Amino acid sequence: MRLSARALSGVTGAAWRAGVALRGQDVARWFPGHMAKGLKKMQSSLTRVDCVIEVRDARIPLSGRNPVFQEALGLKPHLLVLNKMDLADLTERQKIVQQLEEGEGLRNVIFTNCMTDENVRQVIPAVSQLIGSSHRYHRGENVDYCVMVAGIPNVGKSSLINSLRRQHLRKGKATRVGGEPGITRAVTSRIQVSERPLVFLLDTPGVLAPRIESVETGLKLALCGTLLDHLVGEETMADYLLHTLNEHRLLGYVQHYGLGGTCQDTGHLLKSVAVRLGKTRKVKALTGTGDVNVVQPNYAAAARDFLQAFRSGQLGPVMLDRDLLRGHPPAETEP
Ligand SMILES: Nc1nc2c(ncn2[C@@H]2O[C@H](COP(=O)(O)OP(=O)(O)OP(=O)(O)O)[C@@H](O)[C@H]2O)c(=O)[nH]1
Repeated sequence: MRLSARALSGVTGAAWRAGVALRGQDVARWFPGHMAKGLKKMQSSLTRVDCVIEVRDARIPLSGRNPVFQEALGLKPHLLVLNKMDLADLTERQKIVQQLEEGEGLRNVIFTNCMTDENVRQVIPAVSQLIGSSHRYHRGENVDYCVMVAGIPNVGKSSLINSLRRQHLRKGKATRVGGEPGITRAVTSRIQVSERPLVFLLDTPGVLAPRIESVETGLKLALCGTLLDHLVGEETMADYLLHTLNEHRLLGYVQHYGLGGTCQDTGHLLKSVAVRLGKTRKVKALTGTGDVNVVQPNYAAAARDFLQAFRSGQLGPVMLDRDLLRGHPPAETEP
């Protein structure tokens, strides 16, 4: 996965404007050991697995896929859970379901919110049905079901497991949850989530595709918190976010930050946000008579606040894959 400056210039003619720089960083370096190791362990655990639940962020139902899963885990019955539905604009829900089926052959899709447990009760019956209608290699004699939960980082895999336990066992957390990607670092031992049928889940570390297919996809993943922010750059992400919100006519940020109107310029927006939130910083400036301290808007802090407001849903629900649903493929990155 590489999001380089050259790749960015490749999107000049694409859906979003040119001129954004991704710090020239090789984001591929953030494929830490635990991901490679995790994927290997997931493959070796497959013999004891009856079904795979793939979890994606509902805001990126198409670009949030990791093609490696299809190859590595593809032979098992597959349920797709589109989580964080509370943050997603699902006006085009039918189109999403249709494209998942036509493009990836995914016929079993459930939208969930693991914070409120919405629709989570549909998961175990769907899993039971899938396993019931499949051949359980090596495991035909076992009465319990073993299900692997897979997905890219930070989509809510652990939250789903905890939510299932709340729903079916009235029990609390069994696995750690966190707002940053990379909280789960190894395939866990079996966690019981239901009594009847007897279902155990394996939590797994979030695994990213080794190569992100386009810069725009990388930015979408970053906005959804699946890449560490500092690898992409918060101001770059804020720039893409502002562009997307304006393009989708999601203008909640205007009211949220008490602005006079919409804003096309990210620098201008971040300056207004910084001033409004009192986020300034002192920098030393060299003058003819020596150093003086100058107070400047803290753009980085303002960008962080903007991203945080978006991620917590305060700017309204969004469908970041709207372009793909409408048939506009992203420009490819260099290999
Ligand atoms: N709004 C919203 N937030 C959610 C939902 N599900 C999970 N979250 C939040 O998303 C963040 C990531 O959740 P986790 O369950 O740790 O995600 P994970 O996929 O296990 O993460 P990794 O361990 O990084 O692979 C946490 O801050 C959760 O509280 C949801 O349905 N809606």
